[in-house]
Amino acid sequence: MTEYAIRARGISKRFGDLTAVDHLDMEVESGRIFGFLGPNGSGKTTTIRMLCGLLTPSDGDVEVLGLKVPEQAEQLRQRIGYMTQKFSLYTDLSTRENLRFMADIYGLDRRDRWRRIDEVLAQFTLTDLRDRRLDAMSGGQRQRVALAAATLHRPTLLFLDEPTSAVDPENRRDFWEKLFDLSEAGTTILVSTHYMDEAERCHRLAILERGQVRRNDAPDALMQALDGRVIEVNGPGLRQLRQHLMAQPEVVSAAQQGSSLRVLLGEPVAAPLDYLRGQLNDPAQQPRATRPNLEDVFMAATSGERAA
Ligand SMILES: Nc1ncnc2c1ncn2[C@@H]1O[C@H](COP(=O)(O)OP(=O)(O)OP(=O)(O)O)[C@@H](O)[C@H]1O
Repeated sequence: MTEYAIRARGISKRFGDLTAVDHLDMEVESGRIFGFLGPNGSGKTTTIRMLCGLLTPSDGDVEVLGLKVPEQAEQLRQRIGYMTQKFSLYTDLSTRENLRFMADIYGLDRRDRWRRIDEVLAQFTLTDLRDRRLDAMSGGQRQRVALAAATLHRPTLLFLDEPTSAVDPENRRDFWEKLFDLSEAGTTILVSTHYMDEAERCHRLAILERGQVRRNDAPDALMQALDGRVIEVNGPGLRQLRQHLMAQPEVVSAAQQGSSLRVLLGEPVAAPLDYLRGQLNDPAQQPRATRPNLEDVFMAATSGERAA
C-alpha cells in the first residue's frame, strides 16, 4: 500500500483580498522527491509554510507524517527539516559552531551530539570546512552547511524552499546528489524551484500558478503529454514568423532559440505540423516536430492554455 508523507485537501490561504493558495490538493509519497515549480508569487512558499505548521490555512485539511497540522505542529517539528531560500545560519560563526547551535535547538543528546555533527560534516563534504566561518564560504558551500543543519536531527521529511537559488549549476548538481542520497536512505523531500533542470530531477512535480495546481505528475509523463505539439522551424524570417504566430489563438508560445523558432501549439490543434505549415511565410522555412521539454510543459501549464 502506498504511504503518504503529506496529504493536503482543499487548502487555501487568504491574505486580506489576496488568495495566495486556492483550494490546493496534493499527496506526497513517502521516500520520494516531490517538486513545486511555479512563477514568482504562485504560492509555493505559502504552501510549504502551511504544510510545516508555520502558517494556519484559511481552509482545508493537512496531514503530515500522520499528524494533523497545525494542531499537532509541535510534535511534527522534531520530525521535519526546513531550509529556505533566505540563509538563516550565523555567518560570523564556523560550520561546527552553527551545527552545535542547531544541535541545542533540536535538543540532541549531549553524548551523541559531536558524533552526529562529525557524521553530517562527512556526509555533506564539509569536514575540511568545519572551522571556517560562513562569511568566508561560497554560496554552494553555505547551502551544504544549511542542508547539514536541516538534517542534523535525522528528520524523515525535508522541506526545501528554493534551496539553490544562489548556487551555480555545478554546485546545484552536487547539492542534488546529496538530496538523492537522503532520498535513497528513506527521507521524503518537498522542494520548490525555479530551475527546469532541478524540476526534471524530481520523482513527481506539481506546477503551480496563482495558488492552484495546474499539473501534477512525473516529469516524463508531463513531457510526453505534449508529444507532437512542439514544432521547431528553421530558415529565414523567423522574427516575423514569430510575430505572426503569437497573434494566433492556437499558439501557446513561440520562442527563438539560436537559429530556430520553437513553437508550442494548443491541445485543440488536431494536426500540429500541418497547421504550422499553413502559417509559414517563406518557402525556405522548415518545420519539424521535436521532443517536448519541461519548459514547454511549464509554458502550457501557466499560459492558461491560450488555445483551450
Ligand atoms: N504574509 C503575507 N502577507 C500578504 N501577502 C503575502 C504574504 N505572504 C505571501 N503573500 C503573497 O502571496 C502570494 C504568494 O506568495 P508566495 O511567497 O507563496 O509565492 P512563491 O511562489 O513562493 O513566490 P517566489 O517564487 O517569489 O518565492 C504573493 O502574491 C505574495 O505577495
